[in-house]
Amino acid sequence: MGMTITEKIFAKAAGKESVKAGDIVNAKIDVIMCHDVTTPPAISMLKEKGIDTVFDPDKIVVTPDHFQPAKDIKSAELHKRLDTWCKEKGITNYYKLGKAGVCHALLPEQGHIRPGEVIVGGDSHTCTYGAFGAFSSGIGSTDLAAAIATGELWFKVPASLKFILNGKLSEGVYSKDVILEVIRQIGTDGALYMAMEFVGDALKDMTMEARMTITNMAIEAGGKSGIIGVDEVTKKYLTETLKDTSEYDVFESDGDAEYVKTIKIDCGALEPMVAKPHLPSNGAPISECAGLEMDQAYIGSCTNGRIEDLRIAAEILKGKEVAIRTIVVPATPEIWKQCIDEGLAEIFYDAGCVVSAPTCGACLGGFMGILAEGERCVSTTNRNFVGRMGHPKSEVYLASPATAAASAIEGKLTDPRKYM
Ligand SMILES: CC(C)[C@H](C(=O)O)[C@@H](O)C(=O)O
Ligand code: SF4
Repeated sequence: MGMTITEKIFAKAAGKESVKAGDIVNAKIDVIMCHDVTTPPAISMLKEKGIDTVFDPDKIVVTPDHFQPAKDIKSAELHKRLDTWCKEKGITNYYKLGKAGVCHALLPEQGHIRPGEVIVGGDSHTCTYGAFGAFSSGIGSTDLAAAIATGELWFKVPASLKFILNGKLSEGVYSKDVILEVIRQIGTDGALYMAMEFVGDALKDMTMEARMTITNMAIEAGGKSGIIGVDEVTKKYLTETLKDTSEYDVFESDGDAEYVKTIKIDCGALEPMVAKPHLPSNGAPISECAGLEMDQAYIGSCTNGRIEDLRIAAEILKGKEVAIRTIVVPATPEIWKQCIDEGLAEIFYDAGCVVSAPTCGACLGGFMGILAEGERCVSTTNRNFVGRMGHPKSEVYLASPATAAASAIEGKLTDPRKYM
């Protein structure tokens, strides 16, 4: 029996000839992502156990992002603990001050993600990095502490679900709409503890940014990871970004690899999608929900706060004025600078948007864009749970940057194709 790409990565990480779904393996970790929420508790656990060293200061990538810059005393204390620890342990890749950014946009952009590797992070959307043909998954603070100390973790090798993305996306339809449709079809537990492997023609036309939007949301279907194989698009991105330029492993699923199920999506038939409150699986085509009044639009996050997303939004907002509060958050300092250099910031300003510094901020109801009781927000983020962006009686509608921008102009859910 052949192996899936995920099984091959685990075989390598566990030093075995082959592994199969369900096997328990001890895997070597290549990169650990640390941020300001889950790492400070891991640091405390290590201290309590008297563990003073980290397995490799070059393989731990740290950035404060959730409450960056610190929004209150509590977050300032978290940042202080993170900062002291990074300095003490000599963490080489510590993105601080003006270099800090939303972790899942920052790590790939700064060249820390390599195909064929095992990457973990103290954040559920760590699955994003699977877009590079790597196994990548979120872990909690306890596992994070263990990984930091030993550079290893045990895993049950996940079974795989295959998604064949066929066809060509039509104008106004993006990878965000694809993943909202996938989650609509399988539900928030449809891929429980599975690797969601995406293949198919539609991927060929997608940039790495667009692919990351898909793998980013694997966790919203319960997936252990999301993964897309390496192709020319991946290689080009890596040539431009990778820090460690030594050869990386490109694995491919075998023709006779085993899948729990194969699901085909006709991307050409998709409309822009909106996931209504309060689950990412509550998707509907825009034609079914256009017209619903909104109070805020949020364009940012690790799902859709990359430069391509901001270009798409700016294209629609150019020369227009927004009718509701519209918050644009470039996900990293580099994206923020590109936004200025390319004139996007000016377009947003002229349209009446607020452009913020890179942060998770309002995506998780942290700060800078909290919703009041009864308010509705169309958001390019990945979660629309009860109270996610503020008051328990507020509502979040997940959509692409194009749909969010068009909706900002009209103050109600709007089909972006109207502005194309
Ligand atoms: C705060 C953090 C642990 C959390 C996560 O793990 O996903 C956050 O990033 C989120 O999106 O809800
Ligand atoms: S941008 Fe949102 S989803 Fe992404 S890591 Fe930050 S809080 Fe989590």
